[in-house]
Amino acid sequence: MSIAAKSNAYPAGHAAPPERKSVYRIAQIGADGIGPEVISAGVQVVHAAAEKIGTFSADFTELDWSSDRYKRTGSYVPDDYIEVLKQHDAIFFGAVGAPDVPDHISLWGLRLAICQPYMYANVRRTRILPGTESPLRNCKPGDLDWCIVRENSEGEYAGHGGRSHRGLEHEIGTEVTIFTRTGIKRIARYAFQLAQSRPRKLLTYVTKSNAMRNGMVLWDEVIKEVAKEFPDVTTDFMLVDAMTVRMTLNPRSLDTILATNLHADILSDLAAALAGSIGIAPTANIDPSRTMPSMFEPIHGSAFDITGKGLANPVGTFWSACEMLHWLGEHEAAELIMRATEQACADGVKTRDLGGDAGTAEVTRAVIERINCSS
Ligand SMILES: NC(=O)c1ccc[n+]([C@@H]2O[C@H](COP(=O)([O-])OP(=O)(O)OC[C@H]3O[C@@H](n4cnc5c(N)ncnc54)[C@H](O)[C@@H]3O)[C@@H](O)[C@H]2O)c1
Ligand SMILES: O=C(O)C[C@@H](O)C(=O)O
Ligand SMILES: [K+]
Ligand SMILES: [Mn+2]
Repeated sequence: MSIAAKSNAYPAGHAAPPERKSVYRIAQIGADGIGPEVISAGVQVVHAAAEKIGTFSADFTELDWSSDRYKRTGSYVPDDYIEVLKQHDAIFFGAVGAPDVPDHISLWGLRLAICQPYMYANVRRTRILPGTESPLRNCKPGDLDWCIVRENSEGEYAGHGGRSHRGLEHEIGTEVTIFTRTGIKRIARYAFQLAQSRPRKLLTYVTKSNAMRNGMVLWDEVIKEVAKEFPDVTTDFMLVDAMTVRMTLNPRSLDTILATNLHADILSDLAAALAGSIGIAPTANIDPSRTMPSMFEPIHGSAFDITGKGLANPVGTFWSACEMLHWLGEHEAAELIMRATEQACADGVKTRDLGGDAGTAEVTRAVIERINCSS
């Protein structure tokens, strides 16, 4: 069994896995920049895996929710967007953000509108894929295999704050960080279950409770309480600043990592870079109750600098498709895509960010060929 097969399953403990279906309805939202480029590559790869397995198919509904829609209509999504999403089994998302729309409008208009109220667990895996290199000296595949759990609903992204005295010298802007016992407990339980499902059973939680003396102290206390429910998981903690040092200098010492919304956002980009490129890393925005379809997307953004050039690395999107298929219970298809992606990397079919010279289409073709040829 590959490392991917061992470490990619989702933990039990929340809603039961879904009934296997013969057709999955998937909302396809490529959105902005390179988002539509990598998502259309991902859709092709999912179809190839489904055809190879032969027991299910994926029915993608393309939704035009994007900055273009915002500029046309004043809104990223229709009024009934939650109802529309609920008609699907999963959401396959590209990236949101456009050079001519303020980033806080685009992010809250689409990605956070979908995820922040409904999907409290954000899971971001990172490994060094075969045939690729870490920028760290002496860090080989196997030396860096992490799963970051990002709190996805509150903390620094609670959405509370305001502006007043606009334009005056004493202008104020606040961004209020909110932690709740309920919010911390549920994400801590999720992270411990995930740590428990991985071979090393090791969880490091990240904090900044030396300087942030209220919410982050509650964060620490509740995580320590939850830790008692998981005596088989070894737990330690890091202040976030020192965590960047440990990730860089001692990557082998880490496995599952729990951090707040903002800390994990930053650390997960660092994790992807230490594994070779931001272009490889996946994201799963999970509603463990399965009330809302969960949303799967590459970790990266809309990458204006390479949009429309056919250069975007689709690997993070393929890996996100694997996460989606695992979540739907289609483990065989998920592993098929992961193996084919790893083989393409190992064979040197890589985009420029990984030191190769292939484009998005060539990597996609290589992965599909390896899916078709797999035994
Ligand atoms: N989840 C999301 O939708 C999401 C995530 C991050 C950023 N954003 C938005 O995207 C916009 C641009 O943000 P940014 O520049 O900070 O981050 P970014 O991830 O878009 O780009 C950072 C750098 O990484 C490179 N890169 C990113 N993805 C790549 C890929 N697949 N292959 C090769 N290279 C890749 C880009 O070319 C760029 O040089 C902003 O509007 C931001 O708000 C959205
Ligand atoms: O912080 C965010 O949620 C936006 C983006 O950086 C992401 O990681 O999805
Ligand atoms: K994204
Ligand atoms: Mn980010």
